[in-house]
Amino acid sequence: MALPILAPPQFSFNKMFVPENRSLSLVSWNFINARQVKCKATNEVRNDDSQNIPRRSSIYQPSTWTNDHIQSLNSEFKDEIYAKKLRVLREEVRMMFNKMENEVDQLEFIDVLQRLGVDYHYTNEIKNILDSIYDTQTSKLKKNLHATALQFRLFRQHGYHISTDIFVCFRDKICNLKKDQADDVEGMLSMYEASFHSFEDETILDEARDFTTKFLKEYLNKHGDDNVMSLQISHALELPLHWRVPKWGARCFINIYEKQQNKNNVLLEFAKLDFNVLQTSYQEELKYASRWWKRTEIGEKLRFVRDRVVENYVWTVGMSFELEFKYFRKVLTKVNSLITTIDDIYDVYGTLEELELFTEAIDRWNLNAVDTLPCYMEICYYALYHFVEEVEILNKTGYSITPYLKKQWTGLCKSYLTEAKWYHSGYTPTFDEYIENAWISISGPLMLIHAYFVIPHSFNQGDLVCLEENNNIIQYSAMILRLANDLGSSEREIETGDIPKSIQCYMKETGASEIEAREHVKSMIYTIWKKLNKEAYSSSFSQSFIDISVNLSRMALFFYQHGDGYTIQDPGIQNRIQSLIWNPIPMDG
Ligand SMILES: CC(C)=CCC/C(C)=C/COP(=O)(O)OP(=O)(O)O
Repeated sequence: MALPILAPPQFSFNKMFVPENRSLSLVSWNFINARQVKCKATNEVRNDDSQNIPRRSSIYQPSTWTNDHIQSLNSEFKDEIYAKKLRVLREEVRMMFNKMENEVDQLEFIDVLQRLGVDYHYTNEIKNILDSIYDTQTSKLKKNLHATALQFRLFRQHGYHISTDIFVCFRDKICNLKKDQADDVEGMLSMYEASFHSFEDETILDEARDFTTKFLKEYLNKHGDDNVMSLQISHALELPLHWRVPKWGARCFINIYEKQQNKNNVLLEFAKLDFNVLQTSYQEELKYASRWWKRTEIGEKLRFVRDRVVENYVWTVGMSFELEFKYFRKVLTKVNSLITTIDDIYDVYGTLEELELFTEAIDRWNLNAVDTLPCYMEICYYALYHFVEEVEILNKTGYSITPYLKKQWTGLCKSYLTEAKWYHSGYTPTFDEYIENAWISISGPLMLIHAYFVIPHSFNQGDLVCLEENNNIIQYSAMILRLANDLGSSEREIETGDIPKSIQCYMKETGASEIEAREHVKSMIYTIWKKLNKEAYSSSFSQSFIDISVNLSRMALFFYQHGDGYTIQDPGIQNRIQSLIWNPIPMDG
């Protein structure tokens, strides 16, 4: 284990818990103030940050973006003139629904609206069209692979019952590599995208996915990437539509659509403007998040913690991008920042003894519990306690939600402690033992339970039972997050010292090579996506909650597909973040 190279934190405890619009109860407020003075006075006596204590030594890169940089964000698209223009374009696009000549045109139009990220303006129109196509189930569509696959994908996505039997007549084409048959690139691409909507045991879709992937790769090899179809194919092969975060997918597709000869210029202008106008709200929300993070002083005082407020905010935009989810993003950005702080306390800085104390203190959920903690942990305990109190005060469900939230934080800390014990004893768990703990320690359930209480949907008492029992949708989404995180971050974690993750546990248990173990984890991700698809299709939760759960898995791929983009801040992720939050899309070309 590496010796400490971090300076011990200094505690001044000045303004760190002053909320922007103060919502902390007076009792907590007085307690925290009194306690801060006491902690400062006893800091040296308790010697809790002595340099003699061996600690792990990860020093993460500072954030790419300073608070000053974030506060200086500004966009011309804030001007009311753009909002007006947007409203006009929105109605012009709405008129287009009446001009479709046939059902394939209608389906393609819905597909383009979704890909451009503007379908959320037309939920009624889209539902009416899909209802009417579903009711008539035209035979015309069945003759064409592209139309059939598109219809299948849109029906699955929107919760209609549709069987894979509609693909049986295409079996030869989509499951056998006969070159003379395989000349339908558009059909193959549509089939590829549709195959990611499969449920378990739909083997025709597994075969189709393998076959179309191979076909599309060959197409790229043959034709290079200098035409729009190739661009679309390489985009799809990088990540299928269904696995892409909607706003980021839209940002990429707008560039592709712009190059298409048959593009609709009004639609294109609308999609760009919609993106740019929404982005102005994201910038204001990020400014708020950054000010909150600065006020907690965690980044400044706990130098071993990853300072990632921008990434934490982007995570929430990926989970839900619409304006009315603003409060969700505000709360979840704080949740993510607190998770990362506590994760780094357990994984990097805390001694096993300190971690046991912290876990007990969280379990007690009482400000008196901080008496037992080293001062560096107090900062975090107060920030968390205050945060939950604030969410409770603003909670509109009519129920007290603190017990649910507390249970999640306790569960998370216990799962972290289990991992810390494994680390300190040099124990490698079996694969199943690891996974049983790891889908909780990745924080997916915690994020989703917090989301449930703060998103604008009708609150349903029956849901509370499902939430308590860690409903399948939460578990599958958290599993994908965990496995994607392990694939992306295991190299970094081995370097800095951490417990064996899924790849290493599998290697140890089965004798597999690292490549084989990675393949195994990837195939698990495919399988869990199928379970998640079925769950999303049949779940009784609100559509908003289902979407947020599925988007959490998508965000995992956004950040971890090419490594640990969350921690390492690699240029690829930084570009994605810049294009989502910083840079408007040029309107004129
Ligand atoms: C923004 C948030 C909260 C994202 C969820 C993923 C997460 C907990 C990352 C923590 O990093 P890690 O890679 O160190 O996780 P672990 O230590 O569990 O492997």
